Amino acid sequence: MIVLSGMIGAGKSSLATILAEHLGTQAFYEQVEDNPVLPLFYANPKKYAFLLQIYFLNKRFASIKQALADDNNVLDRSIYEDSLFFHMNADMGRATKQEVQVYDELLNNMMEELPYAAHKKAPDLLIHLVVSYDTMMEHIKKRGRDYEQPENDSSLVEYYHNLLERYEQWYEDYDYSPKMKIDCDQLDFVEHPADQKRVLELIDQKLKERALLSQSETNR
Ligand SMILES: Nc1ncnc2c1ncn2[C@@H]1O[C@H](COP(=O)(O)OP(=O)(O)O)[C@@H](O)[C@H]1O
Ligand SMILES: Nc1nc2c(ncn2[C@H]2C[C@H](O)[C@@H](COP(=O)(O)O)O2)c(=O)[nH]1
Repeated sequence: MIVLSGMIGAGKSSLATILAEHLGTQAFYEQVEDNPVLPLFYANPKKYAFLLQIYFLNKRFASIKQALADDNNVLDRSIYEDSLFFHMNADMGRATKQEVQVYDELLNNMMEELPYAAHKKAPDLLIHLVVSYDTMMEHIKKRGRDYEQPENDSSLVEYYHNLLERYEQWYEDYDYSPKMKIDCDQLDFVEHPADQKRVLELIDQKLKERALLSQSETNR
């Protein structure tokens, strides 16, 4: 299982589609458009931060179990980032200490069950998409989800800056699996075919190093 990580709008879903097609595997997407709690969270974070987290945890866990069934399936966000989101929201006063404790314990318990469910606990590779604030805002505008637009809620500017800052440290500390970074300010794999080719080459190379891709597959 290959897992993509990165900020809101970094390009995870887009790369998941491109990469799964390239590898002939399946992409598993985060539950967003049909997530009934997400708009409630953005309208009233203090009331809904905990519920949203439980919602994501439940859905993400189900996706991981499915994605682990075959090699090189692609998951468009890691379960480890959920905790980053929730702890930041808790530090902003949007969850109580007790909610954080319940969440952390539940997450640990569920992660311990994974090896029995699917023989593997961690991803084979984490691919982290790095974006600057300006690039992520371009993507968020382009995608156009109302509740993510700072024009509709100016507090999102600080929220996004804080998340970006925490993501840097999160990636440095991440050690559950091999990892690699892609600079999405420099490599635009959606609009520029040459950049897409380069990104896929970088990923193939990393998969080959990890013996997750055979030589004949890398020559495709
Ligand atoms: N490298 C890129 N260049 C241009 N547009 C991009 C790029 N990556 C993503 N986008 C666009 O930005 C929006 C958010 O991308 P998405 O893949 O949904 O991000 P994520 O899953 O990380 O939130 C989409 O409209 C997508 O087409
Ligand atoms: N509070 C949280 N919000 C989360 C979490 N995971 C995702 N999200 C939000 C952020 C975006 O608005 C939306 C989809 O994320 P993308 O990066 O795929 O655009 O959901 C979370 O764990 N907590």
